[in-house]
Amino acid sequence: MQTNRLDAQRLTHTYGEGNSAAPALADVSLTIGADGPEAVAIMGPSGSGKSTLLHVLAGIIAPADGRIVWRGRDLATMRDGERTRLRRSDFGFVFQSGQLLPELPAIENVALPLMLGGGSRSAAEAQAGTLLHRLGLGGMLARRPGELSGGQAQRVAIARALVGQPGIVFADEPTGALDRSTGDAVMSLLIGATLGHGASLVVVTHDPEVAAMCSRVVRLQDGRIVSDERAAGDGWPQTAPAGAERPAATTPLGMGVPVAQAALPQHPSYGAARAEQRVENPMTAHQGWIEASR
Ligand SMILES: Nc1ncnc2c1ncn2[C@@H]1O[C@H](COP(=O)(O)OP(=O)(O)OP(=O)(O)O)[C@@H](O)[C@H]1O
Repeated sequence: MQTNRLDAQRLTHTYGEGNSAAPALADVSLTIGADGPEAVAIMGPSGSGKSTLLHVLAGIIAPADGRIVWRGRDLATMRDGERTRLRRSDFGFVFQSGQLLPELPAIENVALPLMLGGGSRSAAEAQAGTLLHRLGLGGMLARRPGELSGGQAQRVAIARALVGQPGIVFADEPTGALDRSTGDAVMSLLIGATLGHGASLVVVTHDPEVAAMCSRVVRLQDGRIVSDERAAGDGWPQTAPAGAERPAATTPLGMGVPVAQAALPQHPSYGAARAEQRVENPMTAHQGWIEASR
């Protein structure tokens, strides 16, 4: 079985040339998913290279130097078409906003990647509908993006990122356009659903509360990694959201994010959390997804 492991080795990238050259990445190495799915936050000041790193990891930008190895294959050895197909089949993407096609209803937006991959419309829409139901949007399949709230639109975007069963999901400020409680709910859902599909999540964020929900935080400064921290011991992060309760010792990685009850997804794995008005720890919620996806 292929493991969803991504190796970045000594990545360097500079935009422009000569006097206008802007170094964006310098000697960045990291491995994602070596020990199973993980949620990795990429943090750092504005201009530190976060988005560039995400785009290089995802094979959207070719690094000036260094290698990206996905499931044992160097992306640089692939032809452009093969890399494009790989991005469609193995990688999922969630951006801040504006990624859904405005003229298509939610179900078609989610089905689209499968149809582009050669799937039939009926099979693609059946799969898309199942996923949207799981994400609590069963009543909104026919709505176009303009008829959805920001949080609902991001849940559709999460469904679209996951529908092709990717091995890794890349997200660039996925909650940047949402208010705090909607953003927390969307982030919990993104982590739980991505890990539940057996994929890792790499998320660029400025928000320490978003980073605190992840199992690992990589910090950049001037294009270099200055720290790479995993949640220690029982996983309780240093920067836990204010008001979050420390979980029972049996919880492998514990975070609780208060959210409005209405924002919680309609999914069995969130049942207990719904009763407590608190999103279940996203790092353990994925177990429910695994069971529900079987
Ligand atoms: N297309 C581009 N052309 C030229 N320079 C660029 C381009 N994109 C980014 N840069 C430069 O590369 C550096 C890293 O940019 P990048 O967008 O990766 O940083 P970031 O950490 O994501 O920033 P932010 O948090 O503000 O989004 C910056 O100095 C930026 O000005």
